[in-house]
Amino acid sequence: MSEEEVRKGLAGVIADYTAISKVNPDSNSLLYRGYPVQELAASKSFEAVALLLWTGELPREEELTVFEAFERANRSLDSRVKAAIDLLPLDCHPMDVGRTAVSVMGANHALAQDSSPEAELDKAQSLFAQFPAVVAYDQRRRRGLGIVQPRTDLDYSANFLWMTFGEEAAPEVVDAFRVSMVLYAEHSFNASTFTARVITSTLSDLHSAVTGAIGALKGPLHGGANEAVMHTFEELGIRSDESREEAATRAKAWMEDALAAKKKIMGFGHRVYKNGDSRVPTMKAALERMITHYKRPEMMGLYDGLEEAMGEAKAIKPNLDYPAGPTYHLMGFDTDMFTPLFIASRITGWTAHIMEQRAANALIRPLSAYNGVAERHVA
Ligand SMILES: CC(=O)SCCNC(=O)CCNC(=O)[C@H](O)C(C)(C)COP(=O)(O)OP(=O)(O)OC[C@H]1O[C@@H](n2cnc3c(N)ncnc32)[C@H](O)[C@@H]1OP(=O)(O)O
Ligand SMILES: O=C([O-])CC(=O)C(=O)O
Repeated sequence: MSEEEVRKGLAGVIADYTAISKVNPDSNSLLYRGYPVQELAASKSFEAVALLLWTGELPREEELTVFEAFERANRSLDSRVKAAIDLLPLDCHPMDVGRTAVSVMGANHALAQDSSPEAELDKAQSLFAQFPAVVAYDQRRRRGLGIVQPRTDLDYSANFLWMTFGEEAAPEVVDAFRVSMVLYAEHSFNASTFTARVITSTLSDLHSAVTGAIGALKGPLHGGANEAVMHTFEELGIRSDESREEAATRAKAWMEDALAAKKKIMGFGHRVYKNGDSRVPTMKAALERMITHYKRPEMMGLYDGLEEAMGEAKAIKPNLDYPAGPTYHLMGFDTDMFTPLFIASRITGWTAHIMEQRAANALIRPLSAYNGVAERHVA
C-alpha cells in the first residue's frame, strides 16, 4: 500500500451508511431523521427528539406520554451507582465519574447481555433517564452539598436543573438547556459515536459501547472542548463590571497573541464543517437569551471578540462547543461538568447508532500501512 492511500484520521473516508442524521457542510445543515435540527430545537422537547433518533419518527402524543412516564419513574440515582461514585475522589474529572457510572449501570442492568432490539431500546431509555442524576449528584458533592431528589412534575430539562441546583430554574433557562440537549444529541460518525460503533461491531454490549464513547468524548479535540472554551474565558478573565465593547477589545487582543504564539483555540474548527457549524446560530441565540437573563453583556463581548479575531486571522469558525460552554457557565455549572452534560445528550445519538450498527453489523477493522523496521531475525 502506498503512502498516499493512508488516510490519517480517516479524514474523508465514508465508513458506512447511517439513516440517523445527515451532516451537510455544503448547505451548512444538519438533519435528524430528515428534520432540520433548528426546527426540532425550536419546538420539540428533548424527550421527543430522543424518540425520533431511536425510532426514526417523531412520537405520537400517546407514545410521548408513555416515554415521559418511564423517564420520570426512572430518574432517581440508583443506590449502587451512588455507592460507586462515592468511592471516587472529589478531584477526579467528572467525565471519569460519568464513565464509571455507565459501567456500573451496565453491570446491574437485568438485560445487559441481551442485544434484542427491545432490550437495546430499554437500556438506551434507562441510560437517558438515569444519567442526569449522576451529573447532578456529582456537581453537588463537589460543592459539599447533599443529593436533591427528582421531581416528577417537571420535564427532563427542568428536573435536570432542579436536581443540580435544588431550585426551580426560570422558564427561559430551562428552554436554553433544552435547546443545548437537542443540538448536542447527534452528529453522524464523530469520534465518540464511531467508537461506540467499533465496540458494537465486535458484538459487545451497549453499556460497553457507551462507556468507550465517553472516553472518546472526554478529549478536548471533541466534547472536552466545551470546558476548554471556558478555560479560555477564565484565562482572559471574566470582569462583570466591563462593558461588552471593552471585553470584546480585550478578547481580540488576547486571540491575536494566542494565534501569533501558534496556539490551538478550543471551540473553533471542525473536521466536517469548514464554513461554520450548522448548530452554532441556534446555540448562540440561546446564549444571547442567557446573557440577557443573567445581565452579563461582558460575556458576549468576550465571545464576539474571540470569534472576530479568529475569523480575521484564520477564517476558522466556532463549533457548537463555543456557545455551549459560556451558556452552561451562566446557568451555574462548574466548568468541568460541561462535558458530562454533553454525555447526557449524546447518549441518545450513541445508542441509536449502536442499534443501527447491530442491525446491519460488519466488524470494523481497517488496515494499517507498516512503516517500522524491515523484517529481521533473532541472531
Ligand atoms: C462537538 C465537537 O466535538 S466539535 C470539535 C471540538 N473541538 C475543538 O474545538 C478543538 C479545536 N479544534 C481543532 O482541534 C480542529 O479544528 C478539529 C480537531 C476539530 C478539526 O481538525 P481537522 O479537520 O483535523 O483540521 P486540522 O486540525 O488539520 O486543522 C486545519 C488547520 O486549521 C488549524 N486549526 C484548526 N482548528 C484550529 C483551532 N481551533 N485553533 C487554531 N488553529 C486551528 C490547524 O492548526 C491547521 O492549520 P495548519 O494547516 O496551518 O496546520
Ligand atoms: O462531528 C464531529 O466530528 C464532532 C461534533 O461536532 C459532534 O460530535 O457533535
